Amino acid sequence: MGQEKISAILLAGGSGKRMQSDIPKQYMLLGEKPVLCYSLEAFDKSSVDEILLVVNENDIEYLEDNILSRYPLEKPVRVVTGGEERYHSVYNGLKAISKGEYVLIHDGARPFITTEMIEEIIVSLREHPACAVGVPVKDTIKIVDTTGTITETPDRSFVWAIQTPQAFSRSLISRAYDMLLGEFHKDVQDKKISITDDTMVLEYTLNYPVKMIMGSYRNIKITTQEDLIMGEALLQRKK
Ligand SMILES: Nc1ccn([C@@H]2O[C@H](COP(=O)(O)OP(=O)(O)OP(=O)(O)O)[C@@H](O)[C@H]2O)c(=O)n1
Ligand SMILES: C[C@](O)(CO)[C@H](O)COP(=O)(O)O
Repeated sequence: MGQEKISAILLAGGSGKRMQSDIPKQYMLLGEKPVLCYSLEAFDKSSVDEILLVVNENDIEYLEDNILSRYPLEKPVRVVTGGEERYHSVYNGLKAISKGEYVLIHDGARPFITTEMIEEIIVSLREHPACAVGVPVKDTIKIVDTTGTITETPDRSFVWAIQTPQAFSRSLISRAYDMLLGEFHKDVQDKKISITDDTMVLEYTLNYPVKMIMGSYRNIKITTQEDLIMGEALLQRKK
């Protein structure tokens, strides 16, 4: 993509509570390698200029000994510590990356990202300073209130499940995150809004339009034990 500098923030700072495992899910084995290795390798083979890995400070030694030294990469990987919530980790990553033109933010818990998908989203950045991969939902989605009552059925033809990478002009997403941790942070702390991805930070702070790019139904997020079973099956199919 010309001479513009592209950074990748790879998120691996979570504790994986929903996996109910004694080690964070990003370090669990999927096939013969830890989950995190797959996206590290996909970005290592891509045209990004730098990889920044965001991890829990308690995991840094484990990461060095069991991932980075055992599965060496071509590109240098910088490591920074994450925060309590995903958005804190992204914020720390944005503060640590080079001041280049673009940034891709990816969940390390999504091992089935491919270098081809990474390059496709980089091309999309040429026209859209905010874009993300996702897939149209296959189930009918219901909005359910606190009593368990269905209150709304969105038109499925307009409902997508967003994935990662989510890709941005670095200055744009950095401005949005500065606002989120600034004038908007009380809304988050008071739980008026639950920030679960990066595109919603742009939507919420700047009402900025984000382009959805077709992702892949294989680009699953390893969250619960069932996802590991599906992940093993997907790996088998790749052989
Ligand atoms: N404070 C956090 C929380 C999450 N993540 C990362 O963001 C991605 C998506 O988060 P999620 O799947 O929710 O991971 P966890 O928060 O670890 O899972 P859980 O909610 O089950 O604890 C994961 O790669 C996770 O490691 C992070 O870097 N920092
Ligand atoms: C960013 C994300 O993967 C998009 O689907 C998802 O929102 C992450 O949610 P999590 O609860 O942090 O796993």
